[in-house]
Amino acid sequence: MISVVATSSWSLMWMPVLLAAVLQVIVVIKRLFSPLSRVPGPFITKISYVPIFAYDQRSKRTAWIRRLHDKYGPVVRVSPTEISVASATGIRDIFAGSSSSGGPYPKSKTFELFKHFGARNSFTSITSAQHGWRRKVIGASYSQSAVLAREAATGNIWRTAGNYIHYIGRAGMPAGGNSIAKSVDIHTANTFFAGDSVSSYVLLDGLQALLGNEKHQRLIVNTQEKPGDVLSYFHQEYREFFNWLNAIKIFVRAWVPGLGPQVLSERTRVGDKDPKKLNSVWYGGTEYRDFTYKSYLDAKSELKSNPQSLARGPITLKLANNVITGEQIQTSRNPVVEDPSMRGFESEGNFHKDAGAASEAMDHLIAGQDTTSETLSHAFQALSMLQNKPIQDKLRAEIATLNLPTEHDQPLQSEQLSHLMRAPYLDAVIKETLRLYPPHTTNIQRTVPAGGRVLDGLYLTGGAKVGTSAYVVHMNREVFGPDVESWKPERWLLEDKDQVRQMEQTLWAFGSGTRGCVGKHLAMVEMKILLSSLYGRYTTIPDQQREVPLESNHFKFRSTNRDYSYFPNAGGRIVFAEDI
Ligand code: HEM
Repeated sequence: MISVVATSSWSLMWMPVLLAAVLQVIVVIKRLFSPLSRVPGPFITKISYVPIFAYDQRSKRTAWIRRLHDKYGPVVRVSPTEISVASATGIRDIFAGSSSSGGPYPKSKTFELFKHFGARNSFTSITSAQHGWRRKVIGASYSQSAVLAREAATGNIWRTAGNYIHYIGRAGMPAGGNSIAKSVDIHTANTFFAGDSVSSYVLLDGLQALLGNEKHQRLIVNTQEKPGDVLSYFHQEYREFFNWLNAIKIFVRAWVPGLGPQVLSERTRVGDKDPKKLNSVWYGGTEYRDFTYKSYLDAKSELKSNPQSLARGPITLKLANNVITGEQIQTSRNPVVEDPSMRGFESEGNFHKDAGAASEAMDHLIAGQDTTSETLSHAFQALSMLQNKPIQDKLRAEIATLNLPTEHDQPLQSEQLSHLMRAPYLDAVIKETLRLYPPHTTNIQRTVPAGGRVLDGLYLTGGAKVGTSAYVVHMNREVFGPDVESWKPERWLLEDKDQVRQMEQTLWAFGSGTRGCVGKHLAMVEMKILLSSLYGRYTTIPDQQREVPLESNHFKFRSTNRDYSYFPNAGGRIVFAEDI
């Protein structure tokens, strides 16, 4: 009797294990026969997420994907449900959408990590329907002509570059016994510059971190990634994997005596609607979010009391204009959209609520900060290397021909700005930096639309993830030459115009298609203004005297791994010596 009871409770205990094993075998068989298993790639990636997760976890995911492309070609399988694409035709189909592909592919759910105040913005829009009107609200304000016109009218970025020069004088440490040379923690300075510049474009009043405003410095520094944020990323990116781990954990808790059943709580994510979870610190932190929400409401009040202020340009005014128009339509018996720039939106009810408008503004502040500052940090680093001295000299010689003013109190005139934007060597320096050190190095993902698609002759099932890495694309030797690993601005100035055109078409740092970077012209203006202001005045070398040498931490990490974790550590130092 006792042995019957013992046997049946024993088999009861192992039944779920057996069930789990059978389910796992079914999943593996399904994966082996999935159309994705016919995409070139290592056998293990047909059935397991372990390799991609392990590389990602060690920040080596992109370097691994590059090796897979070298071995298997332009389309490779990186996990049972994810494909990486580096061919020109494949990228066009996914991101721009050819007639055969039926439009651009929707974004993957990972982007929802960037929602703020529980509300979607352009960047987190998954489908074209969610995205199209949001982009229309802001798109024209970021065109190259709009950015240049606003800079000529306000001089905001030029003035911010002047503040950088003051910052070097104030925050820089004396270097090498030379009283006029200053050693500066370059990435912190660049982050303040990019944060001040983008906020002056988005908010009524920009931040003034470079001038020493401590609260503003804290807002900017707090947007940088923390260990908990990395965990959120993993939870979102590897949902299947974590669901599976959770299932095992729940099962173990239920069956192991003493542990007791417990349903694991989901990690806090900014995208969640639960107000308590909105206090998460991911990207922006609570303080920066509160600040941005309030700044947006200030812009809305300003626009209500003075409709003419719309012409001043900050993005929060554009967003508030959309919200106010929507509110008027909702409350009016005979709705008429008076503002021509908002016509067409009413047919679909495409108006932001306050939270959506503030979420859009918050996203721009974040999207425009680390990307631009990191590119600048790499440009300073590359230009300062002793072996690149001839490049720095050539850049300084070109800047001298631009005859830019030494003072930063008055805006540059339109003509000066347009000369600056066309300066070929400066342009080559920035393009080459974006090529070798693209801030978004990891695969930018999309989802194969329902029903599946044929891509480069391979059938991909609906729901699979596809993605492209700018870093992998930029390592194409056929396009960029055999020396792709070297930082060499001269490659953009070759005599062979066809090759240069092909390189320009291949450069993918800002993405492509309707979802490509809306802020790219703003970023280019910022970078050109800063580099010309500083190299018109200083020469730079790495600071080898300091305990944190330039090549350490972030820079070393970035130049070897280059992964999702594109938030660098501060610490790398550059010595600025005034050329007097
Ligand atoms: C060097 C600087 C920058 C780089 C390399 C960069 C790169 C990118 C890339 C690759 C995307 C496309 C993501 C995708 O396709 O899923 C993107 C989107 C975006 N970027 Fe930038 N970015 C930079 C600066 C800026 C700036 C200054 C802003 C300021 C507003 C900005 C705002 C945005 C926004 C709002 C989106 C989403 C666009 C949409 O989905 O409609 N970026 N950026």
